Amino acid sequence: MAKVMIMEHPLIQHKIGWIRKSDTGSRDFREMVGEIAMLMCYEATRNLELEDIEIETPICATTVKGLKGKKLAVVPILRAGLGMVDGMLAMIPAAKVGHIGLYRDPKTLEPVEYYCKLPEDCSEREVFVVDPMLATGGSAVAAIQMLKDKGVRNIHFLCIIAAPEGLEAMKAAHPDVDIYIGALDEKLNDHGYIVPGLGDAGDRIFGTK
Ligand SMILES: O=P(O)(O)OC[C@H]1O[C@H](OP(=O)(O)OP(=O)(O)O)[C@H](O)[C@@H]1O
Ligand SMILES: O=c1cc[nH]c(=O)[nH]1
Ligand SMILES: [Mg+2]
Repeated sequence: MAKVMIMEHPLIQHKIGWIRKSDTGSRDFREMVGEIAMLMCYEATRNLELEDIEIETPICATTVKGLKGKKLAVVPILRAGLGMVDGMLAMIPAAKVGHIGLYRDPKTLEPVEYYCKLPEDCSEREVFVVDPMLATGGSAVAAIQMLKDKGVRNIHFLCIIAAPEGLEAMKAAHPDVDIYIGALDEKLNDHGYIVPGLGDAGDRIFGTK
């Protein structure tokens, strides 16, 4: 069974508090989503493999640690996941970026696929799927299944806010995927929105409502 990690870091909690507020505008919202993604990436990459590297400092020869050069990819679920990409890349700049386009049908709450473009060698990469919101879990479950269908095996999922319903759906569908959550909220409302949540993350990032 993969691990579920709920972030307790004060900086993450503080920034999540700010993006929940309905009077936080798009500019600040976007900026803080990026910062939260960067801090979460720091946690989610904690187990990346290191190797010894021989170098010379100005003083002497020595052995230092370097990342083993494992190939990484970041895959945002469009649209809202895009808000987390730059923060992730600030930490892991050599990662490739794939895109999965899914929107949630407002009536059925089922995910509808409209785009998928992944790095050619995606199946060899350790993949970090990002989406600020895990509500029913339909979108994340479907996106991760799309990756598995293309042969990707090493998958992590990062979301800023999760509902218990989405977390259970993810654990049931993809027990092999590590899940990193900024805050685990109370429940979903009758329209499938997370309570207390932050509203529609995509609309708030892009100013579309
Ligand atoms: O867990 P679920 O019930 O599937 O809901 C979560 C999904 O809903 C939101 O996307 P949305 O459909 O609003 O698309 P958008 O990012 O384009 O706004 C969010 O960014 C997730 O992708
Ligand atoms: O609360 C929610 C649920 C789904 N998608 C969002 O953006 N917010
Ligand atoms: Mg949306």
